[in-house]
Amino acid sequence: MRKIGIIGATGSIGSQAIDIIEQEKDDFQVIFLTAHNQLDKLIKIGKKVNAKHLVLTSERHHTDKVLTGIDELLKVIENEEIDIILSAAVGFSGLIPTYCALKKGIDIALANKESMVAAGRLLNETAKKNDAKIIPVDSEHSAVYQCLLGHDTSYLEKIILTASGGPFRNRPIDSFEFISVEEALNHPNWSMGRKITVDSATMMNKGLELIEARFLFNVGHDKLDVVIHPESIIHSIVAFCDGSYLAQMGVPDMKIPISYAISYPERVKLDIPRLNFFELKKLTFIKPDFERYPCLRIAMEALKIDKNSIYIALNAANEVAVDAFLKEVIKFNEIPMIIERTIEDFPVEDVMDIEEIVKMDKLAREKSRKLMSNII
Ligand SMILES: NC(=O)C1=CN([C@@H]2O[C@H](COP(=O)(O)OP(=O)(O)OC[C@H]3O[C@@H](n4cnc5c(N)ncnc54)[C@H](OP(=O)(O)O)[C@@H]3O)[C@@H](O)[C@H]2O)C=CC1
Ligand SMILES: CC(=O)[C@@H](O)[C@H](O)COP(=O)(O)O
Ligand SMILES: [Mn+2]
Repeated sequence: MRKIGIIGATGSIGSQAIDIIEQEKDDFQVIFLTAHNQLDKLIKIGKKVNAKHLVLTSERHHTDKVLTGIDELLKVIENEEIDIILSAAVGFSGLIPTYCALKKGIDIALANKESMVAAGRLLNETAKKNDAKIIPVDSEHSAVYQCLLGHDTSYLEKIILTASGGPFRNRPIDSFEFISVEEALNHPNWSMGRKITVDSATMMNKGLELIEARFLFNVGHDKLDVVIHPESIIHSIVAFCDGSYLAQMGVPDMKIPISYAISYPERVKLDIPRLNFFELKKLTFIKPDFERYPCLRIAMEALKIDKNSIYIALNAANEVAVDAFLKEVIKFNEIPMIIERTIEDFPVEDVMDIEEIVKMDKLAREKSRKLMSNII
């Protein structure tokens, strides 16, 4: 019986994890579930999986039906015996509880890529010091993790992340300023939360994933690459020094990497479609174009600097800009402009202290909000 907690249980990743746990109820005991605002949904899923604690992390709600506030969540993490936590809140908000869990030696199934982007070195060090594992949930990183198992990474030549290219792969670039929220939320292959879906459309999602891979697999920018693979069947590829390539494949369904991460090293039997190679016919691969995807270029440039103040600024500015786009305050093509200008002249340093990381994130958000008020 594995004792599990889920941060962000009401979201796209969280809900799919709940389905897996319901199917495998003899193997999991749910210690806690969190939501930020969706109280009714939290209570409903809490009953489904018989969760011991329910926490609503937003401070805006006052209810005695569940625990409220981040401090209550941290108390549960501190006081309960927990084997693994699925970190699946969206954005930088996932960092503090993920860090506290690692400090206690709890394994993390990591969906919340933003925490690895902002604090990869700190999270890795904390995991190592406390003998905790970080198992990726992100489909590409789960693919790489599976391909690297049993291999000596000194022979690793490249990690190649695959990208769908999003909904605007073929759209004329001069029409990007007219992209609507609805169009940006129409991902060709994956059904996901709103923030990551916009990130996929700008390809900042792949930029964040490159930085996530940099820390999960301890590789520099020279060993990281991206290829657009519109079918999303190959979830990523690793290349070894003898010219051998390993790839992980499957239908685009997040239940595969979620179940893998929370059950590792075991596997769950999933009732989802299998690949039919005769129907697939062909898999295609395209080089990403930086004019179409400036966010990917910005992230690749940040990787060359490799200081986490820049990663923090990139992530914070992206969160601010995507939120503004979703609220129809800025245009789609203004997202990269805000990110690039936030990073410009930002302090370049490695920040290892958690409070300093939080301060840096605030500073970057203030800067990007100011830049935004200048353009609207
Ligand atoms: N969806 C996917 O297929 C994939 C997602 N990921 C990553 O997983 C993470 C979650 O994504 P996804 O499930 O799509 O997101 P969703 O928007 O669907 O869900 C987000 C979850 O986080 C909670 N939440 C929102 N804001 C906060 C906050 N400020 N503090 C704490 N919790 C908060 C939400 O609560 P409430 O419902 O109450 O608002 C919800 O439970 C992201 O980091 C994303 O990049 C990675 C790969 C694939
Ligand atoms: C399912 C998953 O892991 C997402 O992060 C996915 O990668 C999004 O698709 P893109 O390749 O379009 O970013
Ligand atoms: Mn991904």
